[in-house]
Amino acid sequence: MRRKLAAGNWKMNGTKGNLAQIEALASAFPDPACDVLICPPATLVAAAAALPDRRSVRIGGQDCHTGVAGAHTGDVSAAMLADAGATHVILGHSERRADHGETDALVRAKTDAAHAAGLIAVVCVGETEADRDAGRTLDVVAVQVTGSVPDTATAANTVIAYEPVWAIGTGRTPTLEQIAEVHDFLRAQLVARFDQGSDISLLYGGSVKPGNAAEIFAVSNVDGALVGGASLKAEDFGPIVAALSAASA
Ligand SMILES: O=C(CO)COP(=O)(O)O
Repeated sequence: MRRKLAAGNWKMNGTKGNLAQIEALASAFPDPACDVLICPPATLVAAAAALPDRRSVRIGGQDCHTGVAGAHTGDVSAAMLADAGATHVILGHSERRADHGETDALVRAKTDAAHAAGLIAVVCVGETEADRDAGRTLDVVAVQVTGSVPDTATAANTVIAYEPVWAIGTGRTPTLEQIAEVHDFLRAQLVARFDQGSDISLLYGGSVKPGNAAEIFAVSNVDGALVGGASLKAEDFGPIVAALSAASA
């Protein structure tokens, strides 16, 4: 049985005052039937993990370096995230691929580093609008998964997030049929390559909101969501967690 995961990516948003949102979410869902994860900016990871009323809400980072420690000004290692109380780290998000030139090979090395630190890697893939218009979506995500996910991936240490770049922050989402096509394709790829490929969770991300979450969670091979804007406030993320929890029960 695959673990369902409602994951929030706060991106470069949030200061200490926002931590109360995590406790509000935790108290609204004391015992959800799915896993719940918040990935705040690196400055808040330790404080978020130390919240007295965080309950079962897990905390993750949004990126890590490939190394454990060293002369890498501005970077954070997977070991440091784990030390701060993180259990997960998002890797290869399209914003990092675009803003920082991250390649599949680099994402794979970061994923290895996350695994070595005992973190669950949430590895992101997804096509641009130009890729989709050119009919290249499945080719693009296949290359990204092959290149970004190491051969040692298991259901316990890796989650894949399909995030079409053109759906992120735009209010536009693929049709349910398009989501199913990509998720079924990714599932087949994972099953073909990994012993535990049928148990690796596959998240959808890109403009997931309270109003569309339930229908997306009913799609074949969708095991949860990676949510940006709607994860910042408990009143928005709560209904998404509720929809996934209902779909998991
Ligand atoms: O990039 C995303 C999550 O990683 C999705 O962002 P939005 O939910 O704001 O579209």
